[in-house]
Amino acid sequence: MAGLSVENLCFSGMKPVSFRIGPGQCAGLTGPSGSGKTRLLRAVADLIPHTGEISLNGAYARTMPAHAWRKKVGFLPAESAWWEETVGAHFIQIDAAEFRRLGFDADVLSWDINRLSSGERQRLSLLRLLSGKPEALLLDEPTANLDDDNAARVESLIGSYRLHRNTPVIWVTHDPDQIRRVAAVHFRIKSGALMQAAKRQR
Ligand SMILES: Nc1ncnc2c1ncn2[C@@H]1O[C@H](COP(=O)(O)OP(=O)(O)OP(=O)(O)O)[C@@H](O)[C@H]1O
Repeated sequence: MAGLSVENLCFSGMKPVSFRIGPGQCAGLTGPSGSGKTRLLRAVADLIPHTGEISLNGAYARTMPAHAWRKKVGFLPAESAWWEETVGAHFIQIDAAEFRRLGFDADVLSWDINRLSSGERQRLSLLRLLSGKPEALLLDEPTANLDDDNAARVESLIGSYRLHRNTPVIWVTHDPDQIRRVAAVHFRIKSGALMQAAKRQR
């Protein structure tokens, strides 16, 4: 089945979760702090223990090694990890146009990781994720550290990626206006259960 399909996903602290996100569709995910949004993304990315069936474009997570699945589903954590000294050492492929769209010149590749602001880290971690060409995006508050202009740039870049590659997206946010801008469906976690909160065509 095309898109991201989650059937009877169970992990600690949450009632069983089932949903489907079609190709090119963006689902906003909200819920109070500590309700389990990050854990849901981490379960879908096979980063925490869980049971249930997860598939992406017909390929089941259980049929492949975890690293192969994680490359396909593209999880963007709220706080990014960096392990090399410079920005450029974290990238295998560079799309200069995408860097420019997020406000970076080519010299950013030589920057020391330690100089990065939290907003620069957030935008560069998105560019790093997209450079791996994942088939789905699991985004944990991708604009949380950004001013309005940079948040708009990030929303635009993710929208372009989603539409060009027909990518299903889960987008965690606390911002109801952002949900209205970027998402076609809205899931909400309440009392340990996932429910559909609203829906509109995009
Ligand atoms: N490894 C773990 N084992 C047990 N409980 C955990 C673990 N990691 C996180 N939790 C708890 O699970 C709950 C959900 O955490 P999660 O990070 O998914 O919340 P969230 O909805 O993303 O919150 P926020 O909006 O604050 O980021 C929290 O109460 C958290 O303390």
